[in-house]
Amino acid sequence: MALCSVGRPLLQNTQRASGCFFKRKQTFCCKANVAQEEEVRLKLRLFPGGSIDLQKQESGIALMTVNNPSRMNAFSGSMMIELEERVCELESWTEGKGLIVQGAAGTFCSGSDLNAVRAISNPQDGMKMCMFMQNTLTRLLRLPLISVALVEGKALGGGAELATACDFRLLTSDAVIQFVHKHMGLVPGWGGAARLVRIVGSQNALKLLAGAKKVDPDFGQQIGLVDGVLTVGEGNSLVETERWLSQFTKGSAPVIRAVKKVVLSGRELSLDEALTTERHVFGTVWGGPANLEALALKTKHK
Ligand SMILES: CCC(=O)SCCNC(=O)CCNC(=O)[C@H](O)C(C)(C)COP(=O)(O)OP(=O)(O)OC[C@H]1O[C@@H](n2cnc3c(N)ncnc32)[C@H](O)[C@@H]1OP(=O)(O)O
Repeated sequence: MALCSVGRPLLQNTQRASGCFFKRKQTFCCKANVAQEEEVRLKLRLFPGGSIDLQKQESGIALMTVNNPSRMNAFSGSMMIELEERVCELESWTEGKGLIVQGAAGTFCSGSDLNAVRAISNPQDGMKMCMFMQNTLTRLLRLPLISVALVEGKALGGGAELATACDFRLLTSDAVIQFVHKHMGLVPGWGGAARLVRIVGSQNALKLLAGAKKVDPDFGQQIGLVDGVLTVGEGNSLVETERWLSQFTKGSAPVIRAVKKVVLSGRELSLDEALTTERHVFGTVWGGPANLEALALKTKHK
């Protein structure tokens, strides 16, 4: 099965909405690579355990849970495959507006399952696994949904990378994000370094990666990695996260999805390409139901 359609422009790509709308070549989006991708899946299946659970709610907000509590929600091979499948499912969820990514049992994610890391010792297989996760997390970030990572407990290594694949990060007051890769003799490979530089700038990214520095909520907010702090003990952090996210997901799905698309194209494309995309996306909402309703109501913005 091909993971996603290749190189179709944003507006024509109605089925797999955001996954691969950029025309740039993407390794796992090319038919020629399907066989290679199947080979990676076979290897990943050798490391089972845990699950990635997805609940699509009527509110238009989906809840994705990284679920492997006996290993602090580390990613087994089968979880990597499930993550890709869940992202695929979200790409075709046309009613969706928002996504919350969380870990099970009060902690976010401790990265790759170290048992799998130890077993996949040769660089070729390591690189294939890394490409698979890099592609999946890129697609996660490109979903036409406003996404937020709800970080409780620890987000370590690949878990920190997963948190950067969301638009926003909310932390409970005792939570920590740490790119521990250097301590493991590694660098991020799931796209976490590239995304981190875009979020916090290269100076801060260098400090976090070269120092494997622990990011608590205060420091995270200072550098722009953390968008809000949830108070542990005062209510349910998931309910608080849903409330926080609803300020951005309130309203019509096509408009919210369009907002995400124009911001994404502004972030990832050249100015000319981004302007073209913006025009096309604008055309999808102009004269649409939400626009006509606002005009009929003579909406004022006091
Ligand atoms: C992409 C690159 C990567 O992600 S490389 C992986 C980076 N992650 C790590 O190195 C995490 C290593 N683990 C730790 O530092 C600690 O276990 C953390 C997460 C801080 C939790 O500490 P603590 O609360 O004391 O619990 P614990 O150590 O007893 O752990 C509970 C059980 O979970 C396991 N666990 C934890 N992390 C992983 C992991 N990444 N892969 C596989 N198993 C993991 C621990 O081994 C422990 O298992 P057990 O109860 O001893 O059987």
